[in-house]
Amino acid sequence: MALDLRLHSPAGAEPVVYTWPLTSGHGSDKHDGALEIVETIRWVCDDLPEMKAALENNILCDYDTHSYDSMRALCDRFNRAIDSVVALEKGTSLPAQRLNKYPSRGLLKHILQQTYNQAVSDPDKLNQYEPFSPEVYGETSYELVCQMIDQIDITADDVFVDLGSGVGQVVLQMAAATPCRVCLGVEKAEVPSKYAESMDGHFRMWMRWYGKKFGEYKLIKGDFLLDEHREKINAATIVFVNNFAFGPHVDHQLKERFADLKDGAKIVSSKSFCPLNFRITDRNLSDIGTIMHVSEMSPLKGSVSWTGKPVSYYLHIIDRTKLERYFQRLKNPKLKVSKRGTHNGCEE
Ligand SMILES: CC(=O)NCCCCNc1ncnc2c1ncn2[C@@H]1O[C@H](CN(CCCNC(=O)Nc2ccc(C(C)(C)C)cc2)C(C)C)[C@@H](O)[C@H]1O
Repeated sequence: MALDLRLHSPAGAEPVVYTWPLTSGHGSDKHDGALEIVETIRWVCDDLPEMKAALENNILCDYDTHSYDSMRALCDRFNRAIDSVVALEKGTSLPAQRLNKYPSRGLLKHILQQTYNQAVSDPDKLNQYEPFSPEVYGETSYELVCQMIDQIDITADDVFVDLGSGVGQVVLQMAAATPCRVCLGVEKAEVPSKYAESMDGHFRMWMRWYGKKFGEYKLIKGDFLLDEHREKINAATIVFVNNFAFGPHVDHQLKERFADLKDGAKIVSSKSFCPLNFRITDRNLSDIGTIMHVSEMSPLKGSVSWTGKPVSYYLHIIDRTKLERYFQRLKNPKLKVSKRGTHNGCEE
């Protein structure tokens, strides 16, 4: 029978089975797959302190990713250790406490990488010219989205939508890293949508295998501008849209949909939907800028765009009181702009 390598689950789920030689997702050379096994063992040991004791002399320093026997021996020792830890916990109340927590950021990044490696068999079929191409998700977008999560407070009442979600990595990350009630991704193209289905299946398998928690999410095939998706956008309280390469038509259509968002809703984008210095006048009353505050978010340390300048992101917060205050000022002339040309001390 084919040579395989098995890893027992630290959460009592089905073991994961790799077939040797490891035709890992890409980076063609087979020991990418073997490295994924070693990394997975490292992450389980990082998550399970009692594993240190259960593992004989640190097995993670002498293995040969080119040799089946060496990798087999590594997996067997890991599995014996896991079996003993899981057996030990059977009698105690430990499993409940340890299990069903969110994964650490490091572990989630590894889970998204191994999910991608297995789900996307031929990455060349994805148009790699996209900014943040799925192939290099781990290098830039993952940290960027972590930074977004730290900069906007997210609660269990939030509904997240990624407009143009590709193979779904941002949606999976948000579902496993934030308390959002639900996370949605909408993707129109055939190939990424197909891969997103596979990402969905592998992600659920790995999260079960590690015993980790994540919120409800859906990866939807469709064009987010179609009417059938309008209320998905309206109901959202956090919208991510990597709109850097969108044309004026899509941008205009999106602004029309954003006009229906609730006050307090946040839109994070790679190109701003209104000028940073937007001021309401009687000539721009129909612009989206009249109902939102926009600010530039600090770019990720060290991440630069292809032009070498640091990439920036924009946070828009829907706030219709901004427009109400404008009309107040019209009605009560004393609130008018004072002689000095400054407003009465507060931003519009
Ligand atoms: C009626 C009409 O006019 N239709 C024309 C089409 C209108 C556009 N409608 C679209 N609908 C659905 N999916 C469509 C449509 N436009 C194009 N995409 C898809 O977006 C995907 C590309 N995605 C990236 C995929 C991965 N997801 C991310 O990178 N997400 C993300 C979001 C925000 C950020 C921050 C917060 C930093 C700003 C970072 C990352 C972006 C660049 C838009 C591609 O797979 C496209 O197929």
